[in-house]
Amino acid sequence: AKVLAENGVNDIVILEASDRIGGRIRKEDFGDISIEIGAGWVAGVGGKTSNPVWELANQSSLRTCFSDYSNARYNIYDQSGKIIPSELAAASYDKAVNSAIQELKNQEEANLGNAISEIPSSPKTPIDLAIDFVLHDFEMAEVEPISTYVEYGDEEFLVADERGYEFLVYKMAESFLSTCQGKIADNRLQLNKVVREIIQGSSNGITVKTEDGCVYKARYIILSVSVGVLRSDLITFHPPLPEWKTEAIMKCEVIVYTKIFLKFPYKFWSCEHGKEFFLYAHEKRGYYTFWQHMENAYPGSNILVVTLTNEESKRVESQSDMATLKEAMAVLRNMFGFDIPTATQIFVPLWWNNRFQRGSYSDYPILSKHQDFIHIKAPVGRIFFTGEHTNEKFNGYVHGGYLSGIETSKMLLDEMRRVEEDHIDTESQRNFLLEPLLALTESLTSTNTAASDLKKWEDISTVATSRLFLNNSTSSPVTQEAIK
Ligand SMILES: Cc1cc2nc3c(=O)[nH]c(=O)nc-3n(C[C@H](O)[C@H](O)[C@H](O)COP(=O)(O)OP(=O)(O)OC[C@H]3O[C@@H](n4cnc5c(N)ncnc54)[C@H](O)[C@@H]3O)c2cc1C
Repeated sequence: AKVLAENGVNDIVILEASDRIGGRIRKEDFGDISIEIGAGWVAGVGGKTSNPVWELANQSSLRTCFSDYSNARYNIYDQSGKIIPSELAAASYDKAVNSAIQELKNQEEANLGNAISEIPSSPKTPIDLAIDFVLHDFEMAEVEPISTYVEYGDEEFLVADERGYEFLVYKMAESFLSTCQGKIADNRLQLNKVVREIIQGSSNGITVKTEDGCVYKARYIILSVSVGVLRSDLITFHPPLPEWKTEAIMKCEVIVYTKIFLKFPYKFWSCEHGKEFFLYAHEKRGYYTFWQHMENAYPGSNILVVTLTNEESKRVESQSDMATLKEAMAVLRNMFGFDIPTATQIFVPLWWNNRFQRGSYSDYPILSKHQDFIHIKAPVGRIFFTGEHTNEKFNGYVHGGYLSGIETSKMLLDEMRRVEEDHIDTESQRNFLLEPLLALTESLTSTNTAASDLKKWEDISTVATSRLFLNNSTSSPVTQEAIK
């Protein structure tokens, strides 16, 4: 929306289903601090090219804290609280890396129709399962080389700022939406507007219907909902999306990633260098495996975070917070002994059961095809698509969402320019034909009704708006008024 506004397209309206902006960048008050229940890290820092989100963070002096989870695999606790010897952990890690490489080779061979030479053994022991979880669900969630690291550097910084990661989004919004007493007060941003229907007729416009019965008419729309929402039945398209589009949407899977926050009366874990992250080895893969203390980010906060993914996330989302607290405490007591205090507060975010998200971020299968990305991003008529899942290089990241938004709005601006140019061509042809007719009409009548009729035709012409933007002038805001 900012890119459009900067290019003179001001008759826009942003329909947001929830009561806030920021989407998957979201802070909550917890204990005495702000916790990031969605995106937490600026990933991809320290390279030759600067990550645009890192630049935004610097411009806002966002407080961040260097994170290094490469040590996690040397801090593995077994179920009796013993730290697994580092040689054993290293051997298990090497085994898991080799299996992953073999698995990748097998997939490549299978794609080429060749026979598979060796099937890697799957992890079975608690330590192998813990290592496998960290490798696949964290370190190698993407196939090497990871574009984010190659392009922007391989450092990661945890956001530790009371204003939250979302401050960057608010700051961006305030640069083009009007504010009143520090709050966005611009009718181009409409909150609590759940889009349920998108109707693309044979005429030049699009109709959007929201859950509260409002109807919006627009010339174009940019649809920025997550791939989880696209895969759900929240939005109905008339006519239905073409098969190539729905196929691309269904090919892109969704990761559920849940950070559970626990607040304690005091610390009972080690805060030495290299101990920020630790693992728990259990016979069930991903069972409260990945832990982090928040002392580096917020000294004295006495908060631990445990990250669950996919099936474990869904399981925990469907039970009470008390049941989750009980499970987490049992795991912590196995690691640190029975004397540790019970957490006084717990926060379990719901990303899977949030109908405006349906998961945490997109997950493309290994060896996805370039064509799949082209299809997921390609417009369908006047519906343009954007969001992290449409970014081939950086899907799954904040910078993926940010860069895709810029790219899609530029695509739309190009389309509007193209339509404008076509219109100018047809208009000059039309003027050539109409001018003698107009002159004739004027000579026959004493008033210029024909001229004003022609003006009316122009006013409702779908090209009127694009002309405004090309002149870089500002038009009146929100021409797509809600019709109750
Ligand atoms: C738990 C978690 C941890 C993460 N960790 C990191 C991290 O450390 N670093 C990182 O870079 N990235 C991380 N990510 C990913 C990152 O947050 C996302 O890639 C990025 O924020 C997505 O931005 P987006 O604009 O594509 O989508 P969103 O932020 O999801 O925006 C889509 C918007 O559409 C709205 N919407 C949905 N349906 C409708 C509807 N029907 N009508 C109207 N509005 C609708 C939603 O409410 C939302 O505001 C994490 C995500 C999660 C959930």
